[in-house]
Amino acid sequence: MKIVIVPDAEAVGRYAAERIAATIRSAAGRPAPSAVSGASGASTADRSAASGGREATGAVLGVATGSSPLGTYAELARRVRAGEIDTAGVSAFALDEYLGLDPTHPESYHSVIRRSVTEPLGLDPRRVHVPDGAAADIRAACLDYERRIREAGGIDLQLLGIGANGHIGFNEPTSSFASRTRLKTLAPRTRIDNARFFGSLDEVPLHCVTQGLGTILEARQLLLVAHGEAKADAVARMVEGPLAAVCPASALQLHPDATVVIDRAASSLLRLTDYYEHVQRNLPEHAGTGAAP
Ligand SMILES: N[C@@H]1[C@@H](O)[C@H](O)[C@@H](COP(=O)(O)O)O[C@@H]1O
Repeated sequence: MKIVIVPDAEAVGRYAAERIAATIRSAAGRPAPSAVSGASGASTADRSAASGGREATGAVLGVATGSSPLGTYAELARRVRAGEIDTAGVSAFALDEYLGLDPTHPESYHSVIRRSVTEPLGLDPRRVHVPDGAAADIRAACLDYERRIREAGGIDLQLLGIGANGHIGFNEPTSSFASRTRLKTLAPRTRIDNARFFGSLDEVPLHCVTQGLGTILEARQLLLVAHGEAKADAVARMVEGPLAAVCPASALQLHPDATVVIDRAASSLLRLTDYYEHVQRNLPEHAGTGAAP
């Protein structure tokens, strides 16, 4: 796991945006997944639907909700406006959705992703996918979501935030590291934390649909962003604690290409800060340029 400590939340956003921009650039114009893999056994019509009616040729991004990635999205949007990034052909898959909220509800993740990702980044809405929390058959909808990710060729880069209780997506403590997209019950702490987006705690749904930890771990790159002291404990447990389902984010320790980008406040409970900074100052040349913190 690569730990990058930067001065503040703005620098977290700049670093993450640079990584995502690099992913978008390197995927641009590559062959559609159906042409290169053909392994899903899906019909051409299915594949076409999964890629929004056209063959997918751009990066497949995993996108997160919450406050943490907002700076990243704002920086990406600035670069799109400046013509530095071309998002044509880019697809996106959200991590999670509340159960039972109409997609048009302003706090449904369908709405949040549209406001914070699809519109500002100029993505084709047909290429942006959010789990269906309003489906009559949730189990079938979860299986369908997994199928859509597979048929898009898998996720190139999954952006993540972290909950104060160590959740990623809505994988609450004790979620299986092998879990797939499924229905979950939100932890009381998560509902309290997210009540700020609703009129009252009672309005926060009790349940959700979330990509599983097993699903998330299949993304080619994981990039977790966090800032502020309130995240320091969760960050320390994720990075330096034992691999344990009680801290779902510790699953990042299993991933071969996971980067954690945090500000000083979120790093305040880490024990090996000197080492992480030493590594950042002495990156081997062949590791590529990446983004300067
Ligand atoms: N489901 C989302 C997560 O994907 C997010 O990472 C987390 C942290 O949110 P925030 O960034 O607002 O602290 O909680 C939410 O409930």
